[in-house]
Amino acid sequence: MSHSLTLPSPAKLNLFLHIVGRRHDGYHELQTVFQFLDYGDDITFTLTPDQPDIRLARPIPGVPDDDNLIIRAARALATHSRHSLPGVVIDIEKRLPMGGGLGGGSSNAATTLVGLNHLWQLGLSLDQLAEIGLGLGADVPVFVRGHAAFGEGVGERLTPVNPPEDWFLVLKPACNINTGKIFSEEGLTRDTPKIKIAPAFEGDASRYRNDCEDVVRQLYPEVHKSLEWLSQFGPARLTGTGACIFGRFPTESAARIIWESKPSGITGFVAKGVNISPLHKKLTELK
Ligand SMILES: C[C@](O)(CO)[C@H](O)COP(=O)(O)OP(=O)(O)OC[C@H]1O[C@@H](n2ccc(N)nc2=O)[C@H](O)[C@@H]1O
Ligand SMILES: Nc1ncnc2c1ncn2[C@@H]1O[C@H](COP(=O)(O)OP(=O)(O)OP(=O)(O)O)[C@@H](O)[C@H]1O
Repeated sequence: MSHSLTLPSPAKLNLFLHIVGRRHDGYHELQTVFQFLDYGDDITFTLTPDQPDIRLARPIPGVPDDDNLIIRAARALATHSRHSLPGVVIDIEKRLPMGGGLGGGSSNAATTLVGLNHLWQLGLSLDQLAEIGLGLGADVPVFVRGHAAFGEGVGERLTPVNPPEDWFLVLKPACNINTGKIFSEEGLTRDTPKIKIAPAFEGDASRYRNDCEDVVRQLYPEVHKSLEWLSQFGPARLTGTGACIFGRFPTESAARIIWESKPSGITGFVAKGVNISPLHKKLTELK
């Protein structure tokens, strides 16, 4: 087997995000639909049989290596081996904005769990990897399982769904939003009625919303302005707790035309929504 492997670490969107309650530990209970984007980071794992360390080829600016979810995922996984393992050098090509609501850190953790399970030949199941992942972050399990899903609880109870694989224009307003701050805001809507079934997304999805959006608009005028601009062309929504927002388009060219006319100072990208994670697609090709 080759000692080096490059795997995608895609973004997710929360097509909607309802806050339906609060747990005793303060965490919020959500109902959400996660869909992947065919866009994200790439992570290269190179085994180093001569030395046992788990290390990054290049640190991510602003994130100490010990806090990096890639390192934390690799270390957590290594505790599940009864044998000594070869070391690994991990190199990340970071494209996803951090703290954008695109789940970049969680996706990196999931790609590391799935990738090293393969390279280290540990044979852990996706259930086992998802459980290890949940200890690292609420969004990790959906990336480990690799299918678009209706998520409940804090996002760990997952039912596969197949929303339309439309094109998205994703914009990153020039601000960084801390997830914990949004969830601790007094004015946050926390009592959206639960829906009983995973929505099929056939027809109109406009009755679904992101419950963080009002609070984020109030606190971050940049997000408010971007949402106002994008909603001229169709429904625009926040993903996660922001700062990224997205609009949905039937074709790539429709999304690109709007992208070309975006106001200066906003970054972003155009990408296709996909129901099978690019990570799992690549792994299937390897088999
Ligand atoms: C908003 C989502 O992106 C939706 O996919 C995720 O639920 C965020 O999950 P996450 O990245 O694991 O969130 P973290 O960055 O660890 O959360 C930071 C803080 O936000 C609060 N938090 C987070 C998720 C949640 N369901 N309820 C919460 O109250 C907690 O105080 C937590 O300490
Ligand atoms: N490998 C990593 N990539 C990105 N961020 C990381 C990583 N490891 C740790 N972090 C920390 O996690 C924080 C959140 O980053 P992330 O990109 O996951 O946010 P997000 O897109 O808002 O995620 P979510 O939608 O799950 O809230 C960063 O500010 C950073 O401090």
